[in-house]
Amino acid sequence: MIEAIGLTKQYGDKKAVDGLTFTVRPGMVTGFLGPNGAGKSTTMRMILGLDAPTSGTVTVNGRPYVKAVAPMREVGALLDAKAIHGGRTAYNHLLALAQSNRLPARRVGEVLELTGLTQVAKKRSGGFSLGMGQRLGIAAALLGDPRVLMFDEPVNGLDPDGIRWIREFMRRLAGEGRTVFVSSHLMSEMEHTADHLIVIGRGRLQADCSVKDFIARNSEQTVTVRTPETMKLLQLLAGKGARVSNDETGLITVRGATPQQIGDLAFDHQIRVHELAPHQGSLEEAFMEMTRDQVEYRAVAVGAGPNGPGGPGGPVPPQNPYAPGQMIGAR
Ligand SMILES: Nc1ncnc2c1ncn2[C@@H]1O[C@H](COP(=O)(O)OP(=O)(O)OP(=O)(O)O)[C@@H](O)[C@H]1O
Repeated sequence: MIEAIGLTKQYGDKKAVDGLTFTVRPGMVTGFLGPNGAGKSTTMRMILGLDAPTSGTVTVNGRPYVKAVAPMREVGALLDAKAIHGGRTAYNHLLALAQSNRLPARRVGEVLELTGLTQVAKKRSGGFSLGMGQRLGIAAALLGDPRVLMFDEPVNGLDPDGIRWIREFMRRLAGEGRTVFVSSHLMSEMEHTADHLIVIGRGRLQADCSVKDFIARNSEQTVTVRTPETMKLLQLLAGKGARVSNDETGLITVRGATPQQIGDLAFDHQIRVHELAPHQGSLEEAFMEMTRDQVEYRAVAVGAGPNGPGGPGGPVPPQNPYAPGQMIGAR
């Protein structure tokens, strides 16, 4: 369990994290979402004691992480999978980590097995693909068999197989009763992976709810209807105050009426209906709607003028705050 209370981080006059209070519970995957610069990485760094809060507290299993006697047994974290000593074999990399953290050497074989790396254990990790590098990072995070796992953008750059593997693996870890906290920009991925969401914008908490509730609250349901009497139904629906549109194939999209209301209306006027389907927005649509005003660095069309990102007055993109070579648990 991770608990943040009034967590705040100020950099100069910039509040990167602003009074965040939330709980990440065991037994489920909690997605950590927010636009660029929202404060996700800063929050994760404070959870791991890599950054000190300006005010507020954050605890892991009831204690600040820095006070943990055996950090790798408390939390496993994957922040930057590329921060691995590429000259070592996967086995030696994990063994060095296990030894420096007083973990039994047998865990190395176990985590290699768990992450499907046994066959390549004697290969140097410098030659690993991105997907294998991620697996190795996850193997390292699992060395101490921790109850809490944190992953920062774990599927970035992975191919569909790699993404599916990580998704299933995170679900499996949550199924074992562990706390799994994962940040991602890939909304479609989070929709399939997370049970619960913590959404932040400009350092502040925007939502703390299930994925289902988040989508229901932040996206509008539409209904599509197909009928041979398109114009007649369109007029009837508009007359009832629904917002309607139709495409060149005659498919009608309705907002502001339920499938039942539409079906009944059609029946009352003896209009044949060939298709009637409700559609709930995706997590991506819901997220875009919610964070519309909060994106710190919005893309501007090329040639948009001096204040565009490439122009002299344009914003400077945020730097990755992770120090190179940062490997959680290896400290
Ligand atoms: N060391 C630092 N010094 C000054 N400002 C910082 C520092 N680290 C982060 N920031 C600023 O704090 C804000 C939050 O940054 P953070 O990296 O936590 O956001 P994020 O949600 O992880 O974004 P991204 O998805 O782009 O990584 C940004 O405005 C960023 O520029």
